[in-house]
Amino acid sequence: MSYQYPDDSLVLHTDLYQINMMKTYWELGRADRHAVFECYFRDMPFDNGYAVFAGLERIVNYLKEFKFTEADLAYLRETQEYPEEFLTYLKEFKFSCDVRSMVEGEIVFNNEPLVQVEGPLAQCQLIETAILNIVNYQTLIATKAARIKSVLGDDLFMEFGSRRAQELDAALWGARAAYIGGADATSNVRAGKLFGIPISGTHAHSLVQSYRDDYEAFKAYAQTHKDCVFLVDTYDTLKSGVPNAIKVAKEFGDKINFLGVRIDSGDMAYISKKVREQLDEAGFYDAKIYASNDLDETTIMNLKMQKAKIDAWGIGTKLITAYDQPALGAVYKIVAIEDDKGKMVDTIKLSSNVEKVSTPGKKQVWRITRNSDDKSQGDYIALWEERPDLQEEIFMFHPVHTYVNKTITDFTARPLLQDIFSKGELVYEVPTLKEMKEYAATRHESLWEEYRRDLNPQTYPVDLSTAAYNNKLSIIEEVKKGVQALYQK
Ligand SMILES: Nc1ncnc2c1ncn2[C@@H]1O[C@H](COP(=O)(O)OP(=O)(O)OP(=O)(O)O)[C@@H](O)[C@H]1O
Ligand SMILES: O=P(O)(O)OC[C@H]1O[C@H](OP(=O)(O)OP(=O)(O)O)[C@H](O)[C@@H]1O
Ligand SMILES: O=C(O)c1cccnc1
Repeated sequence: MSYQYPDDSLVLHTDLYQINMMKTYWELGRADRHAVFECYFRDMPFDNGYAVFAGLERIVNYLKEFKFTEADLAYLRETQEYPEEFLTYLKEFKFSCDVRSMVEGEIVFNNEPLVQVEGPLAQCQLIETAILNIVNYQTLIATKAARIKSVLGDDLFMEFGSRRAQELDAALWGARAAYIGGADATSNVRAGKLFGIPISGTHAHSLVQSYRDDYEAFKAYAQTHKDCVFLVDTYDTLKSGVPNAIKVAKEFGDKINFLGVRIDSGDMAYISKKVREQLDEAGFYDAKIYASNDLDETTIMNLKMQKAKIDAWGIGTKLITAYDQPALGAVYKIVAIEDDKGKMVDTIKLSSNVEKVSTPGKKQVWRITRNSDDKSQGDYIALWEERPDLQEEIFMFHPVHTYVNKTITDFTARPLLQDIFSKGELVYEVPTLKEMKEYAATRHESLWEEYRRDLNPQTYPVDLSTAAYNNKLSIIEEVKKGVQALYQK
């Protein structure tokens, strides 16, 4: 295969149909019609009670230098039958949308806008694919990491997934998302270099196998490293691995930091208890037991119930691939468009499935917290012009089962969608990754425990304002009447 074109831009990281639609809009004079699109997911990933939003920094980088390069245009010229005028339009393209978004580390829920793009229709359309690509993966992995973190507590949580990730990008951005969601470190050195994530690691079975002997291998490692964690399960954990790790630790004394041993197979509850006894008997009370091998939040919880003596956890495959739910399923839907007279009209996508009917109109998500305890009471999705933060009380009701409702007073309403780009100009200062991680942890704390548990959490209220709800109903009626009128013709 020959790669004729340099990979010098992300602009073509889109589905062909987006560019084809751009051509329709451009040719028929619709490209610059003002439009609003919103990105959201419909179902909570892993049946979790919340999700952790991630991916904004990459969206910022993607849009910051958003221009069709000569190579992009040359490729389109060669493969598509686009008229030269359309290619000139693409060449002169200048990104000029407003982008609003949840910030990274924010706790988010289904059916609420996470990213909102407003501007010329053709531009909003073009960037759909990449935005979904980024948000879908990073939010999924950050959420999976948060689930794992919730059973690990303060135990060391290392992300070990690179070798099993879906290719290089996933390893890198997955490591970053996992860090935001709760991991303390990654084994991926490049992720450390690029993002400043702490890196950590032990050694593999191959080291031991190459020496064909635990003692010789551990000794070799100790001769060449200060910090040592020995992998003890290559031949026989209790009869050879741990005794030889202890022997080497004693021989090297202060010349090394004997941090502990790693186990990677067998019954980890039973083995870890026996390993702990052996380490303690030898006086290595501070040496830690590291574990890895297809771990996830369920296995970890089980191991903890069995009182496994594990202090540090290396988690790869099941985290980086979001093994039990490999897709978040976020979508990007048009919610308002300028009509022929230049007036903005709200749009809807109907479905026989009530949950799938989109909510028309440009919206803001307000997080409602009670002033007395600073705990989140629910999210309130209001039409853009509404100002629930200036209201004395707020009436919240379930958007399908409206009889489930409550009135809240003495509350704070915080808008969650922040300005990121204004008319194509970046107006947001991206925080450091560490700040995002800390933010995620504090937002997580502000949730009631009932929403935080991994298994069968309570459903967090994500409600529509009365105005957004009524707007939705009246548009549904309007569309239904339009469809009936068509049939009667
Ligand atoms: N006490 C335990 N309770 C529950 N799950 C456990 C326990 N000990 C280990 N596990 C998990 O059970 C699975 C065992 O995997 P597997 O059958 O591959 O065993 P193994 O001993 O590691 O074999 P291999 O050497 O082939 O990796 C892993 O996911 C591991 O994390
Ligand atoms: O199980 P995961 O959660 O995916 O964690 C990563 C796994 O990768 C390594 O195994 P691998 O067999 O690839 O290499 P090794 O030779 O070092 O054991 C490590 O020992 C873990 O078991
Ligand atoms: O450092 C380790 O122990 C490690 C790193 C990646 C995968 N498995 C183990």
